[in-house]
Amino acid sequence: MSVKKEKSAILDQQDKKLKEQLSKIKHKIMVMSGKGGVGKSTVAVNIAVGLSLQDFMVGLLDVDLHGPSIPKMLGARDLKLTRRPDGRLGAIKYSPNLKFLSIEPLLPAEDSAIIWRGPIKISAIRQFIGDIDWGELDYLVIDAPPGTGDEPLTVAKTIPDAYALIVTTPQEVSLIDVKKSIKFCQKVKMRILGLIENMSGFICPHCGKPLDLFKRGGGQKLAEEMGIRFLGKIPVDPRVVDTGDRGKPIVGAYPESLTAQAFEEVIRNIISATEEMHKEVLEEKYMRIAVPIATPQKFEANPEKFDLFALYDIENNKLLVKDVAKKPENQALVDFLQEQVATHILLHASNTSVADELTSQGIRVFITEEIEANPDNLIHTLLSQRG
Ligand SMILES: Nc1ncnc2c1ncn2[C@@H]1O[C@H](COP(=O)(O)OP(=O)(O)OP(=O)(O)O)[C@@H](O)[C@H]1O
Repeated sequence: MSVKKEKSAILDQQDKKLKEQLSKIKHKIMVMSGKGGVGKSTVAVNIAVGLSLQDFMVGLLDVDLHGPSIPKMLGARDLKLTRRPDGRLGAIKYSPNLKFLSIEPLLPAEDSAIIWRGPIKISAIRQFIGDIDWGELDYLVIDAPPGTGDEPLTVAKTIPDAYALIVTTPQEVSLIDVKKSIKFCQKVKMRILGLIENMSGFICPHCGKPLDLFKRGGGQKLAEEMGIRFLGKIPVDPRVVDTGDRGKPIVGAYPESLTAQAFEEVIRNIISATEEMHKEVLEEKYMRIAVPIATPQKFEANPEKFDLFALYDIENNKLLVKDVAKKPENQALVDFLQEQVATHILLHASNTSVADELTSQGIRVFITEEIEANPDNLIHTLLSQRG
């Protein structure tokens, strides 16, 4: 076998393992923020621990390859990866319901500064998900580094059905970054679960009562403006730092505190938002319909020429966004559609074998008799027939 063929066989095998693993995880949530220091890792850890305390099976993945902080926040720096009877490595077990993985246990020394180049980062993240056994999970919470660089992009590509959870603080500068994160999600076609405002108000260390020292509520206003869910506010609480440093997340350490209760409300909202988004896909309230096109104005009915697609995001029978994507020459149609997170495809009535194959892979098919049509008109007709 040539080196090129061997490499592509390895990648195919890795892809297969990745898909198998991802199919066992019900909801995937990437926690992201436009800038550093807004408490993204703190939020990711408390959400993961909080969900696991409610009996969900949870995985927590730290993909911040430059500054991993999850093992410290969990107080689990000594825990090691486990080896399964079949030889595969398993994620680190923190509690019966929570597993985690971070680059830190794999590093030789605590303060090892590693320089990762783009392609290495990408393959490390793919291995974290595909090569490590996570088992069946209700939630995988992924702590991505701040910004919109390689890591969030790799997660978006590797886990196309992950939802983005954006963390911000009430300050104007952070709110500007939220808009950048929203744009990033639209570009990579990642659905947004919602926004959390961290460090919102202050819990007095003496009386434990909330004080409005700083401006707050900007996140909620922005979420309304941008049409995304607002999942809740977490106050500034000195015990968050203390519990983070001691490796006992506040939701477990002080469950009665106002801050832990604020996290609990956020978690309740996350549970209902994820269920709602899952249901929207099942009930076809949310659809991403792929339409094969010859040119942006012309529908393509010949499956041999399926290489360009218009993608329409539909919510409650209304068109939200349209995009155009090109299928790489060697990529199978089903793989392309899954990567684009297409839920449906619109095909010409003559494309029966393609339709059967895609249906068997979970992509739903709409059929049209039209041939020389404008794809936008086909979508409008489809929506008016359904509405
Ligand atoms: N609600 C809060 N109240 C008080 N301190 C907080 C709160 N949230 C986070 N912090 C503290 O702020 C600091 C930064 O938090 P954290 O590491 O979670 O941020 P981050 O956004 O993940 O940062 P980076 O992306 O740079 O890793 C930590 O010391 C953490 O304990």
